[in-house]
Amino acid sequence: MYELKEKEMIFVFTGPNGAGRRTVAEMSGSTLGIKQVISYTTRPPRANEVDGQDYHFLNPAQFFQAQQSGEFLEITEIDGNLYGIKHSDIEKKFQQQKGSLYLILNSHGAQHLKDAYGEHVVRIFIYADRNLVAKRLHDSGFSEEEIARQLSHYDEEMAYRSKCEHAFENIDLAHTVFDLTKALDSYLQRNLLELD
Ligand SMILES: Nc1ncnc2c1ncn2[C@@H]1O[C@H](COP(=O)(O)OP(=O)(O)OP(=O)(O)O)[C@@H](O)[C@H]1O
Ligand SMILES: Nc1nc2c(ncn2[C@@H]2O[C@H](COP(=O)(O)O)[C@@H](O)[C@H]2O)c(=O)[nH]1
Repeated sequence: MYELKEKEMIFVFTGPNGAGRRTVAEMSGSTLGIKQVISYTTRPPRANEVDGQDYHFLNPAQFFQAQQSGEFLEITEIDGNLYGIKHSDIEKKFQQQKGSLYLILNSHGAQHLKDAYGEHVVRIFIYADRNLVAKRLHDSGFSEEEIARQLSHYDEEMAYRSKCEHAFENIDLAHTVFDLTKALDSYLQRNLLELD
């Protein structure tokens, strides 16, 4: 496992699918210069997804081989698909980008990272009510069947909110990004000050 340096921080975005985690993480991340570590998955790519950008898409044999070689820091299975993050990608990202990185994970992954890296991990819970999430998924072009599948995890993911260091209800996008950027920046500033 990569050993984090004293000031290195991992921001984990979690919350229900479709609440806007990716959107707000990318917006605040680009303002603050924080980059994402991309997961690996056996889920087939969706129409608009790009390999290496949204996920690294692997077939089950490739995933299993990487798993057997001990390459994954964390693995989870969701509705028959495997997802994981590699130790080496965390290490590489910290080499390229000093100080901090972010991940977008379900609650299982968020808890795993917290258990592994303790104080270095800040969990950011992004949520919206079920109807709003359903509307956003619908507007994104998902089929009714796929929306129902994603919403079947809604309650379980929402129950993780109280464990997270921060929670933002994502109704108005500009508002959420403003509040989130302020919260992330406070960790980065604190680390800069502590270095003085
Ligand atoms: N505050 C907002 N108001 C309106 N639409 C939003 C808002 N935040 C995000 N969206 C839209 O909602 C949809 C889902 O957002 P996003 O993909 O970021 O969610 P997510 O939680 O990362 O889910 P997933 O893991 O399924 O991608 C996108 O079409 C995005 O543009
Ligand atoms: N625990 C982990 N969760 C992950 C990882 N990569 C993505 N995710 C989360 O899985 C669900 C489903 O994603 P989808 O793209 O198939 O809709 C969602 O909550 C992701 O954030 C991972 O490596 N570990």
